[in-house]
Amino acid sequence: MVEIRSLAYVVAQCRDPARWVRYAHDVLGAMASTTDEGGVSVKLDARPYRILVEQGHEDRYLASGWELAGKEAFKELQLVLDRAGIPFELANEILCTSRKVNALARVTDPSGNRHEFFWGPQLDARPFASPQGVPYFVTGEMGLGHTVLPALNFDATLEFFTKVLGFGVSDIFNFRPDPSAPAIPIHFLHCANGRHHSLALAGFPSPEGCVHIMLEVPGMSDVGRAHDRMQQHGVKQMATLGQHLNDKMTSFYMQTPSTFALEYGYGGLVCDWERHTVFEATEVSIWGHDFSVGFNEKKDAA
Ligand SMILES: Cc1ccc(O)c(O)c1CC[C@@H]1C(=O)CC[C@]2(C)C(=O)CC[C@@H]12
Ligand SMILES: [Fe+2]
Repeated sequence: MVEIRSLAYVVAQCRDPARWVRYAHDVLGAMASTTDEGGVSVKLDARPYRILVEQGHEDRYLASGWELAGKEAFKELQLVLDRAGIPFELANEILCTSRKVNALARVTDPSGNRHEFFWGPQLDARPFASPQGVPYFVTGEMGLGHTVLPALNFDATLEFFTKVLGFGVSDIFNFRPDPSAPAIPIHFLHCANGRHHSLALAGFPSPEGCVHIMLEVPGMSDVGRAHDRMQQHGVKQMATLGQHLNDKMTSFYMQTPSTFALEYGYGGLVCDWERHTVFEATEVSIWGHDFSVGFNEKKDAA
């Protein structure tokens, strides 16, 4: 069995990457630099980047980057993919240089989402210093945060992550926007770290390639100050402030320049997977999180 350590990075595409420089710097409170390829890298911690933005003809999400412990684990991953009959493409030097890793394998999951599995991320000596006074982003062993991906081929995609890649189910939610229609499954999955979920699979389409990514900060004032900056800079809000029932995170959602949403929160559960029980949450949140301001906007409102 292969062990995926954490969600290390995400790759986005943007027609105008300069928008990401302002968004990262002014709203997220992260460090943004332009890349040699004409994109933008967003730095949140000791790593050179956690969000990589490539210049392109669409505003969308491109890929999720998953970290393996080392070269042996990377070899094991290739064996596991071969055994499951899942094709992968080993990255050339150009791609490894762009991602700042030693080796990388690209895979498309059964719902068409792209994933990059790698070992040996590069570390430089540039410290993180937030331009907005964010003390730090909660990353480290728990990785970047989480990503929620569309999975129309739900069962096969869930099987790929749990049976092939060894993710565990943290809990499940059956989304019922229309009481007369069948529920839409959302499954929350963890890999080899304590973060409640690094990945969620949602049984509905998302033309942006991702429903949202989540970044975690240490406290309520860090969330509140980011909420102020979202309003000051005219960024579109996708859900109001609230607290999730499953992982207890207090957060709000806003749009990114690549059109998928970003959840900015604090206080997410750190789980002991030996002691964990899988729940079905019957509510999204303990309080707040009005998704009708963005995600579930009534487009035909007069
Ligand atoms: C339910 C839930 C638990 C923990 C999370 O970190 C989390 O983001 C969610 C919400 C998932 C989901 C979403 O992202 C887009 C809008 C959705 C589909 C809703 O309208 C309800 C659940 C929401
Ligand atoms: Fe989330």
